[in-house]
Amino acid sequence: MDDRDGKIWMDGQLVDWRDAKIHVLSHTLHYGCGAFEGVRAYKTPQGTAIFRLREHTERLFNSAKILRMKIPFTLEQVEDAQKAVVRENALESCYLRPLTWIGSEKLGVSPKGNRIHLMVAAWSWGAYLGEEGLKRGIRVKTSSYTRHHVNITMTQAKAVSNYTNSILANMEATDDGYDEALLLDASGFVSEGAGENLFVIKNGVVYTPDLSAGALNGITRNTIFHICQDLGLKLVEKRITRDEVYICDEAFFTGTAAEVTPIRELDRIELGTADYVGRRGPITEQIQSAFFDIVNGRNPKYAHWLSLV
Ligand SMILES: Cc1[nH+]cc(COP(=O)(O)O)c(CN[C@@H](CCC(=O)O)C(=O)O)c1O
Repeated sequence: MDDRDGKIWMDGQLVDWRDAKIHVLSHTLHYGCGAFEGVRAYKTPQGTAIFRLREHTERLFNSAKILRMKIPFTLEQVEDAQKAVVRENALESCYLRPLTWIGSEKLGVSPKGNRIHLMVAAWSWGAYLGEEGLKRGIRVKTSSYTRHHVNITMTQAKAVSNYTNSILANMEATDDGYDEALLLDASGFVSEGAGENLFVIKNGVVYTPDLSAGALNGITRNTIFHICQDLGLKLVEKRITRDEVYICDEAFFTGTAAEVTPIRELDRIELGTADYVGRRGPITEQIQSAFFDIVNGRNPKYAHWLSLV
């Protein structure tokens, strides 16, 4: 991705994409202490708008706080940077990647005295798990890797270092012919996907793992909470076992990149009941449709979630 045209916001300046480089002795590159966000902008009738910009930017600052990193910009400056990158690159809909990292002044485990940097890049990114996946659902494998214990890594921080676990789980699953991995927590309860939160539906009730299972507090997850309320669907956060997923009526992943992606199969067990086994379920379709209405600016109730660039 380093050969593209366009601009990247880097420490307060818009620089050419190809010049947005860092030193190989940057602390985060060696030790993994950094934080990032995944944000999407959508083409709405009012113009291109970033979805839940404030929530994503607040989470970036909270991730940095958890990691004892002080971002040298205000929240408003970082919000403006994200808008500038979308505008400057004339992107109608896109995926944004803010990242804060520790610089190269010195190495050694302690980063004290190193400068904290921030960049924002943006690029066009379609269906994260494929267009067919959005419609028909994807095939998921329960990972042999365990999700983070909540006091081994900081699971409420969207921390760079947390993603080696995700990378290994995703690679194992795709090497085995699946589309994505589902990870269990240290006690064997369902946590989340390698890059997504999980929802299951049973007898018309929507369930999702409570955050004690080590899942990231997803902004899309929160959006689904609002959608379930709007649709009159009961939503329950609870501990979920892998076999509860096997016997659910419907299941789906959520994430900024994944949006709302139905799961049609877990561990070669087709999910769903007789009349729609192994494909997107009816309630999932309702939720997915409501989600895309919101992010594309077709639901005025959530206009405040869309920040025009
Ligand atoms: C581990 C994890 N859990 C849940 C979520 C959903 O969070 P939210 O986006 O706030 O609803 C994400 C986002 N995954 C991001 C990274 C994807 C990537 O491949 O990089 C994303 O969806 O942008 C995760 O990485």
